[in-house]
Amino acid sequence: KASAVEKRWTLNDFDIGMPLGRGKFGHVYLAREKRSNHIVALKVLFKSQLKQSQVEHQLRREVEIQSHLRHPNILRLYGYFYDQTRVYLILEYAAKGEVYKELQKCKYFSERRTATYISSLAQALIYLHGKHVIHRDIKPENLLIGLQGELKIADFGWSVHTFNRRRTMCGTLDYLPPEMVESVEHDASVDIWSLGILCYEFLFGAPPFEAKEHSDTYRRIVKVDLKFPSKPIVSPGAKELISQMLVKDSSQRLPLHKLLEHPWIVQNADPSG
Ligand SMILES: COc1ccc(C(=O)Nc2ccccc2)cc1NC(=O)CCSCc1cnc2[nH]ccc2c1
Repeated sequence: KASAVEKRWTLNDFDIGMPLGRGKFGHVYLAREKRSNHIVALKVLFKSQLKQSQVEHQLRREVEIQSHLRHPNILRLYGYFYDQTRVYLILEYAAKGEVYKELQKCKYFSERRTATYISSLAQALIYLHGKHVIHRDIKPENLLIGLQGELKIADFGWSVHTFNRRRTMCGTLDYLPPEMVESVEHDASVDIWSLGILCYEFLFGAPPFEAKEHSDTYRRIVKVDLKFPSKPIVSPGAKELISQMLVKDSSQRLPLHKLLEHPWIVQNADPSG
């Protein structure tokens, strides 16, 4: 049957609202599609900047991949359009905002909230790995919270990182697994490592290998110098799970589907995600 003809969007289809993320997301605005009153986030990219960073192809490829991704814990890319000077991405709007801001406010999350987030992320990663998509940047800065409190991987696409070069340069190394720090090839198990880092940071308020100097962070990562502070008090089950994910040998890391069956996840995660 004839596939649904993709609607050709224009700026006139939207009422533009407040800027989101105060410039952190580049130019992203709250917007309402006039016909449906559907609230979206409209990301504006300048063609000049895309050309200058040679990411036009990456953007096309990413839009192609992202437009087929459908998962409750992955931020939707509904579509895109462009005019003379700009490309517009029509993105899902996550009504409860940014996880990293929430983490700064609460200092650290409860075991139930952490287990629920980690379980949702594991399900999203299983979905992505099933589509041969890996290494989504799952640090707190790239996670948003939907209206029902559900976590969303709001993937920026690596190219956006090269785009905001300064952010990448001073971006944290904390999430890099040993094989990436030692720059050997990496596979889907890098996401299990990053998920372990994220679980630790959600529970203790800082990533496990944090250090003042990059060189110290590197050393601590390749050594897997994992220590658990005595405060805040965290159950042995959580520490045991993290220890099974932060394993140097990537083949020995707890597989994602096993994570979903881990007692600490089963006992603490809210099934509704
Ligand atoms: C699926 O997601 C994305 C897909 C693609 C790109 C992208 O820029 N790709 C690219 C660009 C140039 C070259 C190559 C590739 C970015 C995102 N995602 C974001 O940018 C973060 C959420 S911005 C929206 C949003 C929503 N909900 C919120 N709630 C509070 C703030 C907020 C902010």
